[in-house]
Amino acid sequence: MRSVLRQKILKPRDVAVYSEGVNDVITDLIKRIHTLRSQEDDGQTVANVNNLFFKYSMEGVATILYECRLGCLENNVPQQTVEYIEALELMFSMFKTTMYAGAIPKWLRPLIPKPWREFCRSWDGLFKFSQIHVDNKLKAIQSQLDRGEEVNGGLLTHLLVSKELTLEEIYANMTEMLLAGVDTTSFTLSWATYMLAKHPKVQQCVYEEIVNKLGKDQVPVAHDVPKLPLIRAVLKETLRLYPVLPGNGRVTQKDLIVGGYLIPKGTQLALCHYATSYSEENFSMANEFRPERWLRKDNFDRVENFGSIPFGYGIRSCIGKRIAELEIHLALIQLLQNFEIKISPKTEPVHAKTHGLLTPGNSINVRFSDRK
Ligand code: HEM
Repeated sequence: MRSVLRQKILKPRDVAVYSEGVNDVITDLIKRIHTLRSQEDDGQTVANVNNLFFKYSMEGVATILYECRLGCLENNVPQQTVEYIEALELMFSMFKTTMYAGAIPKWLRPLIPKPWREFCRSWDGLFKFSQIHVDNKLKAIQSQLDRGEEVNGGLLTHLLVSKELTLEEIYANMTEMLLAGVDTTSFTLSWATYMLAKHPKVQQCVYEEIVNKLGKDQVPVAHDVPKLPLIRAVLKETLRLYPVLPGNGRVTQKDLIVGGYLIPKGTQLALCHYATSYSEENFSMANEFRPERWLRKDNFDRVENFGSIPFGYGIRSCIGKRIAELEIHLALIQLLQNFEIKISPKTEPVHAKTHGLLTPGNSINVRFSDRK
């Protein structure tokens, strides 16, 4: 799968082509913010902003993966999409149970049927959704071919036309990518918004950089992002403080000596990069939100720091990293062009909690005030 997707989503320039589609989704996100805040007494607050970013992330990633719109940001979300969201919620609400369910041996399943049944029900719901969208695309391609037209398109079209993967493999991988690409992106956007709201001076600097380098009204595309090092630094610093996957693991493939200790081949290693991200040895003033720590001093400065590897590293690192970055950078730029983001008095201090993923422990409520 990785080798098939290599040319399509693994580099920033590969995903740049999706800017236009993502920007259409951002237009809807901003409309939705106007609608939601108009329903509040102060006309500015969006309560539990993660609900909104969940819908944005789902719409954004589906635009790229399935080359279609789902209607997540509409006032009336289509039934099919509602059912998918319910299946996803079931998956996550049963996260621990379903994780164990996957490991329950076959002979034990009839004796404790519920976890396995729920496990299958949630996955069937997710898989069905992918199948519907993949099949729709397949039909559309077939009709184009029947009319003798040339078939061009994005990721799914490429997978279906190139036939490098079987249809089953495409269903399965699309299901996995959609699942992996929604909460991860939405939690990160929620934390970034919360951090910007809590740090108005940082927010002002980022806003000024956007206005100076891009303009107040120009819609950004992927190629603009390198001109805006602060927006990239905001994302890196957010993921340092709130890595959605707080831990990771690997099995050693050969004997290793690390720090004077022999780790034999086949050892299962757990890496808690949440801990390394907060270690003063790796980051000075580690508890503070300081995006500027990620700014390069010159062209040779790499500012890499293995204390924070929120997308993992190496051959099994996150395959959707460039998609997530595109969705988050473009959304943050446009949000800041349009609004000043402030903490709502309704928000209690928000701490992270682990629920499989690292999630906001309570609702993040923010005010989106129009920029003058
Ligand atoms: C801020 C957003 C995201 C974060 C922080 C994140 C983080 C991660 C991490 C830590 C891993 C494990 C990597 C490793 O073991 O080294 C991973 C794997 C994965 N991610 Fe992401 N991810 C994000 C967004 C996405 C998106 C948008 C997609 C899909 C479009 C995606 C698809 C995947 C897939 C398919 C894997 C499994 C890769 C494999 O096993 O080869 N992720 N992600």
